[in-house]
Amino acid sequence: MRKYFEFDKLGTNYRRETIAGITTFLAMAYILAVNPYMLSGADLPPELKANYPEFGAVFTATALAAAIGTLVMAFVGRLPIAQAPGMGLNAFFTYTVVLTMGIPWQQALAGVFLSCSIFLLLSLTGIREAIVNSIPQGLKNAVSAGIGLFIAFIGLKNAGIIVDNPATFVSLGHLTIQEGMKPEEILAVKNALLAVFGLILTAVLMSRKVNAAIFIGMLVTAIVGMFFGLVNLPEKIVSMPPSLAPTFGAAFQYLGDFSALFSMKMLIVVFTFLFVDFFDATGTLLGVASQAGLLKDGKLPRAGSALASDAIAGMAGAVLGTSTTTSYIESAAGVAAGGRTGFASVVTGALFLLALFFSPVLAVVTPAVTAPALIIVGVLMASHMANIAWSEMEEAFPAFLTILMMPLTYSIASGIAAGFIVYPITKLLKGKGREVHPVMYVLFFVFLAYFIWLRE
Ligand SMILES: Nc1nc2[nH]cnc2c(=O)[nH]1
Repeated sequence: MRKYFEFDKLGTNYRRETIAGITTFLAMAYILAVNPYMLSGADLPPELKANYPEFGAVFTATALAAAIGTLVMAFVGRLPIAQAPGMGLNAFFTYTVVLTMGIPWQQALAGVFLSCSIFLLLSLTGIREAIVNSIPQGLKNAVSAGIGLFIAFIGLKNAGIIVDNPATFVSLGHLTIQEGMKPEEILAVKNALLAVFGLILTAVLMSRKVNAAIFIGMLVTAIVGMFFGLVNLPEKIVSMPPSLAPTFGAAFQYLGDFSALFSMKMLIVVFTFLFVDFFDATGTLLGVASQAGLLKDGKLPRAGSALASDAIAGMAGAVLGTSTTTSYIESAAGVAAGGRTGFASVVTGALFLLALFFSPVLAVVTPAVTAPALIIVGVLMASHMANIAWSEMEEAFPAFLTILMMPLTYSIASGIAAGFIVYPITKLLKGKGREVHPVMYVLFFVFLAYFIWLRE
């Protein structure tokens, strides 16, 4: 084991790797609650819930996908990088693909499976580099940043901090109890205040570089919520994992149905899954490996294996019943705690397996408890804005549109589409059309078709 993971070469030991693995697990454990909450449509009106998979099954799928993905990364990629279903793509799955486009969740899972299969092929061939080079850096950063604003917006809305307003579309929710309020309005104010408390607490913990900040933030928010009668106490702590039967293999119901799978709608869905996962994984692997000092001449050793591990995790997750599983930026917490090898991922993966038996604890997860996690992950992703060339208007404008449109249209795909349509136009009109890769011109027409035919 020591030899396989190159402990001596990387100057590490079992103790340090174990602490790193636990740290990364704690930093990402929130996904065990947030992912089933989101994918099962828990924050949608009751009449829409029938369109979504069952909470318990998605919990089991989430924990298993994270465990399998992280163990594959441990043994194939041999990196201290953990995986779990990604925030952002779970929101895209729930709100755009199923809610807005009306695609059945089983077919959406087939889309996840297809996109990850294509990703696997790309990661095993040289096409990978060609794609990375064809998309402008500014747009890649804008997509990550826009997803950050989008999931923060979801958190603010779920918590009742931002509410709808007939005159201005959105406004600040009530944060004080006023005379004449109905009981449900008073409850909404209390929940919004609980979320604000959790948010400030988590932000303070993050700024103090506490590794498990998001996890501790959720835990304390839930306990405070219980104290004020806003959160139910769990009936028990430990139980057997909920059945996977409702979601396992559901993706395959649609894999044989070519007319459903190869529609224009599904093309956009599969492209968006693929695009976001591909660039997210590339960026995360490079970023975390660089922090761990694992790059050689600026390149990731075994990059193909690492990306293949990301793709395989996504395929496994789709079969189990969750949106795209991907490499987590929170792995940086484990690296900060000293993790250097795949053994840290062995520990993280084992903890996800153990978590399978703690599903009753999830009864304490309410929108006020998940909101701080969504908003803080939003901050982490929004940091990509720093890498956009703001002083060049032909670069800044498409990037800005991409970022802004994601929360405003409540759709990652519409944000990507806006940026990819405008980018070739601004570059051409600036006289820099030759700098635009031919692939970008093809995507211009694909996304134009998306707006013309899919926004009916
Ligand atoms: N890189 C990355 N890290 C995450 N942490 C939580 N969600 C994500 C995601 O989608 N991508």
